[in-house]
Amino acid sequence: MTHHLKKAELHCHIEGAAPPELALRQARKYGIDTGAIIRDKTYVWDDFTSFLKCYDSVASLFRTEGDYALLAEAYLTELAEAGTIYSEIIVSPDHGNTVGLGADAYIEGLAAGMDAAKAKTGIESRMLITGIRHLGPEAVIRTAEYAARLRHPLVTGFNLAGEERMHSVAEFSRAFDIVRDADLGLTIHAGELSGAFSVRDALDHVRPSRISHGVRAIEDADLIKRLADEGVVLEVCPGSNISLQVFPDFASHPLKALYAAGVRVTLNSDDPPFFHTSLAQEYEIASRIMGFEDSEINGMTRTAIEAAFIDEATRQRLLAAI
Ligand SMILES: Nc1ncnc2[nH]cnc12
Ligand SMILES: [Zn+2]
Repeated sequence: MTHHLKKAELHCHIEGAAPPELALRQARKYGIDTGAIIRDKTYVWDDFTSFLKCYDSVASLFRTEGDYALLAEAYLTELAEAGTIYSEIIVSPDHGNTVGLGADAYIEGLAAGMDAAKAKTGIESRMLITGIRHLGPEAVIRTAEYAARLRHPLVTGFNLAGEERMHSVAEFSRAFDIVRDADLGLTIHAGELSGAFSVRDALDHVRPSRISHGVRAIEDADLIKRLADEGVVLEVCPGSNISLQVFPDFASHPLKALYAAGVRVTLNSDDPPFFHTSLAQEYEIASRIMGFEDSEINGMTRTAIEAAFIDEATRQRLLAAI
């Protein structure tokens, strides 16, 4: 039982956190037919490509600052009710631009929701701006330039998400140089859809302190040792990995093996309702299915706070709360 444990997560895409019920309300508000993306209050997709398509359609149902404030407040409030003290949400100004809202209003809407959730529940949260890999290196550089000049107190990091099988990591090193120079924390989706080479490329070309997923490092013993030696933190999302069939079942998921090898790992929900999960459920999976002790799970929560893109005073306050 993990419901009594304090929780923290470093990896949840905010549009991917919209429950189908909320997406349906948004669709009614804007007169949009959701028949192709929601059936029986469940998102409809069957592989990573159709998942991304469904994700983009759901994102297009959020169109105003108020819509984004509502989404962030609802998600973070639910997390806090499950004992979560810290959350980093992955946000995509490209989605704000696509719906005509604009990047600034998109960020301000989310920030208002984060502030409201904190006022209500005390939950601390930050935003990581993400580039979208399948839009290509030029688009990601523009997003990185935006992130670098924004200087919003709640925007503390940069990620690269999207279709990992498109482009090489090296093509994005310029984008990461821009955000590194702006003192943003760095993480990158790697070793989810592509193999160990993708994690190695990420370490070589981006030099991030964390990797989003990274679980396919399990394919390469030297790489596992490198991750452990360098203290790189993996944002592991077991439910997402099983749902997307990165591994066939929890018994073959590498979280335990990575942990045993000394890799610093954390528990995360990724896109919870798309993958029929929640952060609370990921904690339960770690405990009941993977057999981690409560003390080990607390260690992962501690690792998340240690690796969080936050100021030191906030880090110490959160560590003391675990
Ligand atoms: N699991 C995932 N991998 C890559 N990009 C994503 N965008 C939203 N969810 C994602
Ligand atoms: Zn992700």
